[in-house]
Amino acid sequence: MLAIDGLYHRYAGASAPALDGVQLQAARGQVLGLLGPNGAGKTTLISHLSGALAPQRGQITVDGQPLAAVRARTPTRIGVAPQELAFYPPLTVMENLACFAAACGLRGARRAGRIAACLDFARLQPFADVRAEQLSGGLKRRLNLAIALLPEPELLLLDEPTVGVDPQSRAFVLDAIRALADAGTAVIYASHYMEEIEAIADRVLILDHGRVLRDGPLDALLAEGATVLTLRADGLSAERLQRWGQVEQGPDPWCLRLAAHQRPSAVLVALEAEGVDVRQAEFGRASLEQLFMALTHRALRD
Ligand SMILES: Nc1ncnc2c1ncn2[C@@H]1O[C@H](COP(=O)(O)OP(=O)(O)OP(=O)(O)O)[C@@H](O)[C@H]1O
Repeated sequence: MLAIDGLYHRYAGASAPALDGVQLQAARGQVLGLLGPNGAGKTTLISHLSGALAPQRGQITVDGQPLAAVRARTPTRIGVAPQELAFYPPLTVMENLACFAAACGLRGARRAGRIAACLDFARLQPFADVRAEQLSGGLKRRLNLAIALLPEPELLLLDEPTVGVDPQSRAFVLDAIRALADAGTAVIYASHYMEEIEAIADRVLILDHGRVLRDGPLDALLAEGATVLTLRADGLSAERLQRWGQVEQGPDPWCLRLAAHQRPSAVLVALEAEGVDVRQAEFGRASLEQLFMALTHRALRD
């Protein structure tokens, strides 16, 4: 549905580009997880999709048409729930929804229907008459989401939608987003929380310094780390482990990327024979976090 090709952006006066040849595709019915550490370029990318920035180089198309033309014809095809809360604090939940429904051109019965549907979807009915500024952090996020959904966008952009949200609201927001994708919406979900991306994304794109480091189905990315043996043990050293592969991290836990044809069982048997006390061993799918750290050499939050 959405295709980005060679997108480049350098802010005035910046020494390096914020986006440098970004390539991505988002499909209807799928959640694309966008992962990147601070300053990776996520917000700059989303700003292009929301129309706040125009491409300096590269192309963005929606179903083959240039994004700018699509936005000019049907501005509501793309919905954005920005990182900052975007509503009027002194107005009630209902007044905010009515105001934004009018702003996106909804009229009459359709307007009433969409307001009711979004209120229902975000489970905000009990708070319809509460002023937005009096809502909890989680409810504010849900109002942000409800507003973005008013025009029934085909593509929904979510920039850190669960920041500052309590666990219950977070679970609700994630379920709601998954349900939207299952109903056919294309979703781009930017987050620092890798466990959220692992929970709901079909595809993951890892961005750093404005470049795409990896883009692929979640399962394929996780399988990349399948040759790493993670060990917690007393009496281990990097020198001892190097016989079987490359030591990527340690101690506690040690992460050993096994060389071709090395089996984790052989490592464990040999260590036991040498008197090493292995307390915990893991092998198989890596977490997204391990893959991310291996690719970027840094944590998501600096
Ligand atoms: N208005 C601006 N003027 C100059 N440089 C900017 C501007 N906005 C962002 N940048 C720079 O562009 C790069 C990408 O920033 P961006 O905000 O897109 O990253 P991000 O991945 O969204 O980061 P975060 O997770 O911290 O929100 C950073 O180096 C940032 O300092």
